[in-house]
Amino acid sequence: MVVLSKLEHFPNLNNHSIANNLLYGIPLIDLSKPDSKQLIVKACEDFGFFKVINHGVPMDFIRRLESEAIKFFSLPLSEKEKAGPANPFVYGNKQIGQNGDIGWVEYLLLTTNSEFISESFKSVFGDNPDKLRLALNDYILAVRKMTCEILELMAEGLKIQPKNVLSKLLMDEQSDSVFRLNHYPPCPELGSENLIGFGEHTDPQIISVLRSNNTSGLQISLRDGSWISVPPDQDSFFINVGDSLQVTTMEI
Ligand SMILES: C=C1C[C@]23C[C@@]1(O)CC[C@H]2[C@@]12CC[C@H](O)[C@@](C)(C(=O)O1)[C@H]2[C@@H]3C(=O)O
Ligand SMILES: O=C(O)CCC(=O)C(=O)O
Ligand SMILES: [Fe+2]
Repeated sequence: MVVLSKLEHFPNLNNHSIANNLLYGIPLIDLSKPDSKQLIVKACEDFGFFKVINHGVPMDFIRRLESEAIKFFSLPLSEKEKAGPANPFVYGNKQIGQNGDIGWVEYLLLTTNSEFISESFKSVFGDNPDKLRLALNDYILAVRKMTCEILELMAEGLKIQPKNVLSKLLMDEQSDSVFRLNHYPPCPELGSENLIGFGEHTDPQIISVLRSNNTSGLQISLRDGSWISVPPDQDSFFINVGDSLQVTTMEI
């Protein structure tokens, strides 16, 4: 999935776009603004994807997780494999999901239920509270808070009562939400063979919250079937509408 983002991929960048909260054609939501609920609903309907700024997740948590993640993925394969193979949780390498999908990616897949986080990590890191585990806990809790806020704005914008109808699914003890930490290693030059990091798919959840370092590669498909690159922004989050939200809010 790592492709160069070229400016001609973003023909919508003009004053009109910025005035309409579109940046490179991608809706931009400022969570600190009072009109964000209406803009979120419009972005979901028109694009199924938007970028979030003023999200309230401390930058320190973001940087700390990124630096601990880099350390984890730099470990020898034999160490990382102690946390694998992903079945479906914890460490996975190239095998994505349980249907035989393959990608040029290694990852950690965790449930966000805190008990499970510690359980999965105990098997890998022993009983010592290590830095990656602490960084993950701080990050996941802060991102969950932001996600609940977005889900509540969404419910309000859609005029669905009560406003926690979606966010309570995330707060539930038994929530099946997952956290995925993807690392795309450098790709060998293999002639014309096209290695994809994480192939084309839709997300089955209500929403997915994405963040990346400053590397381009993520692409989204528009209504007309064309694909555009999402310009990376390490300080923001990107929200993707999942199949569950799309289906449950569909107008019949
Ligand atoms: C190839 C796949 C991995 C995935 C299940 C799927 O068949 C298509 C969606 C993928 C995804 C994306 C969001 C989450 O990261 C995930 C855990 C999920 O529920 O759907 C992954 C799945 C996975 O890694 O198993
Ligand atoms: O790693 C990425 O940029 C995208 C991963 C993704 O689409 C997912 O985990 O659902
Ligand atoms: Fe996805």
